[in-house]
Amino acid sequence: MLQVGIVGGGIAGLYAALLLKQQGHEVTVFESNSRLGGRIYTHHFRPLGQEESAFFEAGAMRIPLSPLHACVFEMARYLNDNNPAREKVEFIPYVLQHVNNKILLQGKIWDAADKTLAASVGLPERFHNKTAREMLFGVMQPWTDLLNKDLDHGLTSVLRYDQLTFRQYLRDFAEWPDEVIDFVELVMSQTSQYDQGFTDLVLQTMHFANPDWVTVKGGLTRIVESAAKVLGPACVFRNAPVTEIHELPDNKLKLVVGGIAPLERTFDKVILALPPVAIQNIQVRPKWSFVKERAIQAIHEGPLYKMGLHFRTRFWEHTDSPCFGGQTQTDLRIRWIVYPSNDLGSSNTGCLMVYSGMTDALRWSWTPQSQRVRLALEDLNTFFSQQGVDVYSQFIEAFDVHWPSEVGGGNTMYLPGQYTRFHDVMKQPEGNIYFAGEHISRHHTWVAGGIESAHQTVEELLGGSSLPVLGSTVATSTVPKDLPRRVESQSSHYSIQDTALAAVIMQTSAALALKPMAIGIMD
Ligand SMILES: Cc1cc2nc3c(=O)[nH]c(=O)nc-3n(C[C@H](O)[C@H](O)[C@H](O)COP(=O)(O)OP(=O)(O)OC[C@H]3O[C@@H](n4cnc5c(N)ncnc54)[C@H](O)[C@@H]3O)c2cc1C
Repeated sequence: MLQVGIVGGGIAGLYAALLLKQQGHEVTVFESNSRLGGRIYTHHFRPLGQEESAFFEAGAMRIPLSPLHACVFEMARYLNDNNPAREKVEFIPYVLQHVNNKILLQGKIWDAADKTLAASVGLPERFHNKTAREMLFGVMQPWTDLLNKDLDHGLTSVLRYDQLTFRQYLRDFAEWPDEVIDFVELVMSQTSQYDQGFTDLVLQTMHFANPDWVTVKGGLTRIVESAAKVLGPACVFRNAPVTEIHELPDNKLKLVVGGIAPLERTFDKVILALPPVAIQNIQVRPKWSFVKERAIQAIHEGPLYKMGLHFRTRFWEHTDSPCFGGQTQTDLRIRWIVYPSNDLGSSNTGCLMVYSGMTDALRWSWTPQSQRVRLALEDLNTFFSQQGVDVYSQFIEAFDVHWPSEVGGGNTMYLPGQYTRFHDVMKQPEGNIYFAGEHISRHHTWVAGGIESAHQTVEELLGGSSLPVLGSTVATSTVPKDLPRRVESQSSHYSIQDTALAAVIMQTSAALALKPMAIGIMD
């Protein structure tokens, strides 16, 4: 039996701990924060009514219903099998885009499907009568088909263009003028996202081509809480930042933990389930190879910013053009208004989210919190006042997370050439120290990435044996390719055992007059 210390209580660290524990090893998880979950972070507002639960996802919020994300559903199945029913993780449909969603551009509101927008902003004639989404997927479809067919094989082809930014690819290979690239980036993504590496942008486009999505009933933090329950309190330390890592003469490793209750522990092996910036912040640790240190220093994390705003009513569901989920893209500071997919149609209070990334997220860092709320309300009012709503009279309170200020930064978004230079390097263990986290996986910016990386790392730590993923009996080192089987069902809430999520989403959507459709290219 090995004694393994796991630094980082995000999904990667928790998954690694569960898998090692399942295999009979002794694990200890150290999390610097008072809460587990890292970039999975459901914020709950003070409820107004007794029955009410008002929350928004300050971190991860939606999971594509795709084989590449099957490990998330498998993990939930494992947790549900090992926890009492009250801890159950249930998936409900997530509406990525609703038929009534709009675009607010230069002070005017457009239907998201309006094909005259391109002409109205003065794009060249060959781009008229197409939405931004049609333009993007028109160019990217062959790539997404290739990747969906066989991710590893497809990636080999994608990596031939790894030295390019996405913008360069669109300009030089798709022959798009810069104003077209800017238009599509504005509507589909966030400012300067297309100046990142081609590889991550193609992968993102593939994920966002998924038509069907889910979220967790009650918030994604339920996965984290459920994982902590299975692990048990004795092996999970919160408020426990690891500040030093020492290699001992007998090849064991000593971890020094700071925080409110400092301690030292010795382990056979250690997993650093941390984003590169957090590894860099560990004060004392062994120095590794030049390329590894470069990777830790250079891997690029795209900034993200989210603000949740709690309102007295779900007024967006009662306008002339009601939105039941989905999002509005704007060219305002707030960029995206995201409508909740939980509690659709209820008479409870509700939460809207404003969401921005890259340059649009960084812009919020120069403003104090009190002003950020004022600016967000101002922008929301610009949009909703045109629909007869005074958002100020509805407002209760707000909470925001500027991810660059958190230990985890934002999400990994490689710059040109970083996949080729750093991806394999970053995964390599250093003696008895192993690495995990979304930045090490093929699914940057996704919960599935954290899980995939943890699974591979544990396999490597245990000597390269092939381990079934948690919740599956399949002996494979990759996530299962089979989606939950589709069956007919009338319920609107679905546990993973129902294995009918895709069919269900379509039914639920139809019942609520929703029309899910893929849009956007940032999670
Ligand atoms: C705004 C936002 C939106 C997102 N949306 C989605 C989405 O819709 N769908 C999706 O699938 N994914 C989404 N993601 C991505 C997903 O949340 C991440 O890929 C995933 O949660 C990363 O998990 P991780 O374990 O690799 O890292 P993290 O969650 O960052 O975990 C690392 C942990 O290490 C801790 N730590 C840091 N330093 C130390 C130390 N010295 N000692 C001890 N602990 C330390 C941190 O506090 C943190 O808890 C989103 C992320 C963000 C930020």
